[in-house]
Amino acid sequence: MPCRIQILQCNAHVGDLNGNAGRLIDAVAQARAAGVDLLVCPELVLTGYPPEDLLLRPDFIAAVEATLRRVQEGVQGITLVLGYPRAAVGGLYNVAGVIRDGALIAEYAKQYLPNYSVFDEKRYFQSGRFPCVFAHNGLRVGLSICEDIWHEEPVRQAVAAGAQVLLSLNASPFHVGKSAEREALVAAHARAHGLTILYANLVGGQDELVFDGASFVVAPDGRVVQRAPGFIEATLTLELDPLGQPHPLDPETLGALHAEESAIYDALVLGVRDYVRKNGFGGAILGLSGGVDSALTLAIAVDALGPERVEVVLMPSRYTAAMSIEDALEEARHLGVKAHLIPIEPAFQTFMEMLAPVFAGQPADVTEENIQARCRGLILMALSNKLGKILLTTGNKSELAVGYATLYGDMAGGFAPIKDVPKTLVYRLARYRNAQAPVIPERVMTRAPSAELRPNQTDQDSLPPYELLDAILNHYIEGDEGVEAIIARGYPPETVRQVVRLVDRSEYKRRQAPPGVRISRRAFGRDRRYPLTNGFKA
Ligand SMILES: Nc1ncnc2c1ncn2[C@@H]1O[C@H](COP(=O)(O)OP(=O)(O)OC[C@H]2O[C@@H]([n+]3cccc(C(=O)O)c3)[C@H](O)[C@@H]2O)[C@@H](O)[C@H]1O
Ligand SMILES: Nc1ncnc2c1ncn2[C@@H]1O[C@H](COP(=O)(O)OP(=O)(O)OP(=O)(O)O)[C@@H](O)[C@H]1O
Ligand SMILES: NC(=O)CC[C@H](N)C(=O)O
Repeated sequence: MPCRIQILQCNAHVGDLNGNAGRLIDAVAQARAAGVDLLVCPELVLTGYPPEDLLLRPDFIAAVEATLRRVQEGVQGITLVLGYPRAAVGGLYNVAGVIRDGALIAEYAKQYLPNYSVFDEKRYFQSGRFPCVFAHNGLRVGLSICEDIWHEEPVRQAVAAGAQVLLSLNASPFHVGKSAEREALVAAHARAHGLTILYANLVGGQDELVFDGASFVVAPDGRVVQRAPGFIEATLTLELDPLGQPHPLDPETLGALHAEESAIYDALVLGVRDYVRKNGFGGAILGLSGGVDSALTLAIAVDALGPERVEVVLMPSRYTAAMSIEDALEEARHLGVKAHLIPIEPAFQTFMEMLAPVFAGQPADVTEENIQARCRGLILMALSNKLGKILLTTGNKSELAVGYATLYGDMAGGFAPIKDVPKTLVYRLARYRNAQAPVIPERVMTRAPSAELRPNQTDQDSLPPYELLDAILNHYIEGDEGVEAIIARGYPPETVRQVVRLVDRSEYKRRQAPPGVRISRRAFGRDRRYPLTNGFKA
């Protein structure tokens, strides 16, 4: 008997068990109406991923069990494979359950628990030890959960247990180049074992992570025969013959993988949209300076939320160039957002007068620069409170790396969309966005970046050129290379030492920075945990 399988690439909301269950029950009904007999969902779809320390709470685990029973009752005339946590002998397991006509007929416990990078599954789960293969319409179907497929053994075990088809349930977050990596990996398993593999991935933003979806099906010869779009909910439906081979499809209908800039841009948009939506904000605000960082952040916010839900604030000071205001107004007009003009001069003057008795006799320094940034932070947070819109911080990864930002000033905010985007990539993304439809004036991208906190200031007064800075940061942060190793690559020794010194001494700022979307292999946040108090000199 042929088998009609569907992958459900869905956006689960961490902790919203009822909402997730409701959406699953609807999807089951739709799949059944479309003649599907087996529906495959992502890893931990019932709880969302990662549920983190919710998993340590007995009341949460009890609620998961009750919700699972509710889903079970809704599964009639179809088989559903879904992921959830299961308390059993020995502790908690990350499992894939097979439900048919209201009954739980099989359960597989994840064997390889990722405990590196952003993952810490060993904090919560015990490892499973056995394969699980179930019969479906005469086919033998094996199960695998995310990290399992990055290893040989679980696939080999499933094949040894007779699997002709492998269902891989995933919560695999995005980073640059990840989808090509996954496809190559899964294709190699398929070829090695002559197995059809269905890779079902979660989609959506969860705090710092973005799950890109991009689910796919690989035939036993290693060809990708179906591919879901990235960054949106989708389904993939396919017919398998009695040997588990997918029915041939027209290769012309196979969508392409995202190009790098478009994948990153879409990840940022989805990360912002889901953070704002899932946390119940009415929209977002940000300070628009006329510089490229806030311009790109605005474009992302508008693409994520729509222009009617985004407002910007122009807050010129005595150092703000006229062209900064012109460019900011032009961006706001292009993107159709409401713009407020609130000069900070009166607040700055007042603070200087209030502080004058204590500051008497001291030269002006970075303190005065920071007061300007903090005047802006205060205004933006006041508007966030009053309007119920989250404040988006506009700092990029290069600045955050070297601490080129003011605590409680331009670092104030609830979410930082481009905090994992180095400055050189900010420019590439701005050009990518303008190529879709021009929204950022050309001169914003060609003028020298400046914080405009003192006369004629440019970023390059304090920092190496961004091309050089980003290259060194990439070796130090993403490559974990030491100072000597980076110098040996041919970079100027003094600059390498300066950059590393700046990175090391600004850990305290990063620890206080808002969360933001992870797009690289090594983002600041849970992906790079350094001690604040640190005597090691690289
Ligand atoms: N280890 C530690 N643990 C905890 N707190 C620590 C600390 N070391 C200093 N601190 C605290 O942090 C303070 C210093 O940090 P902070 O007040 O932020 O100020 P700071 O880092 O001294 O100055 C901000 C820098 O960012 C630049 N900036 C500002 C705004 C925008 C931009 C831009 O272009 O985007 C650039 C600005 O030109 C300046 O170079 C210290 O006074 C102290 O209170
Ligand atoms: N005149 C201003 N009006 C509104 N917001 C401002 C203004 N100046 C700074 N900001 C806010 O503070 C952030 C940091 O700005 P700053 O100009 O110091 O650095 P930047 O990293 O070069 O950012 P950008 O490229 O957006 O200018 C800006 O992105 C913006 O959100
Ligand atoms: N949830 C997981 O097991 C994720 C780990 C896996 N290596 C991935 O990112 O694809």
